[in-house]
Amino acid sequence: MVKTYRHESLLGFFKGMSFPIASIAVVNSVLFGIYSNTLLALTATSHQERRAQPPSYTHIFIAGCTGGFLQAYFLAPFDLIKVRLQNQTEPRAKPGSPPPRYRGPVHCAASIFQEEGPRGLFRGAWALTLRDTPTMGIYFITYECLCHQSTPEGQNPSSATVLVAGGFAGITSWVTATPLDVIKSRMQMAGLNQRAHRGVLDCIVSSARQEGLGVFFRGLTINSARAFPVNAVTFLSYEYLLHLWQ
Ligand SMILES: C[N+](C)(C)CCCC[C@H](N)C(=O)O
Repeated sequence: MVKTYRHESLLGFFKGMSFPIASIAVVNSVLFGIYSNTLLALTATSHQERRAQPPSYTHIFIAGCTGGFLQAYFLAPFDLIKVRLQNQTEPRAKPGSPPPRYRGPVHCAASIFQEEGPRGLFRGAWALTLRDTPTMGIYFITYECLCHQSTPEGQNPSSATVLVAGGFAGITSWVTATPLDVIKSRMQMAGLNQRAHRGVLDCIVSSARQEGLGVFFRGLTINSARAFPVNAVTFLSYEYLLHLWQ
């Protein structure tokens, strides 16, 4: 944090922010929409009915994994652009210094498209899918399990329960997702300033050889600290909006 602040001032912390904001609504509606509809297909109960007849954890896991798998393809190009912009660490526009490689998210998307082709925008998508498919299953299982445990039979969970369960769901899923998150980001940077990897497995093996097993836990603390408030609010909005509209 100190280094980022010194080199890039407060603005450095907001690098690559516009794309995640634009994409989060789309990505979350795909995720929660597919999760909810898969549960509907598996259990034939609507969101409201599920309080009285809770689905099995296997069904919740399958629905979460399905949502995670499909949202990854919507997330991939936005996530790639975020990672490329965040890794651009030159100080902002000093007179005389060369312009940064990417001038902003749109320029970044256009340059990747031109230099690496349309498939370039999906660089790292496979690692992202591997990261998100099982860990989104874990995400929803943790949430439903914590809500179920702290809510009397047949009732809706309170807002406080939803916030805490959502927060912990974020933390458990990020803890389990971090190793593949590291790999995913490395694959997304490949082709730019890092050597290209032959695939996910090659990236895992060479990262572990060169930097030791600790490499798979990079960013774990900051990811978890971020995950609690973000996912507490995400689940509260989800429950609140469904309650409002049903
Ligand atoms: C599955 N994985 C751990 C990657 C993400 C789970 C939480 C997703 C949420 N939009 C967030 O940004 O925290």
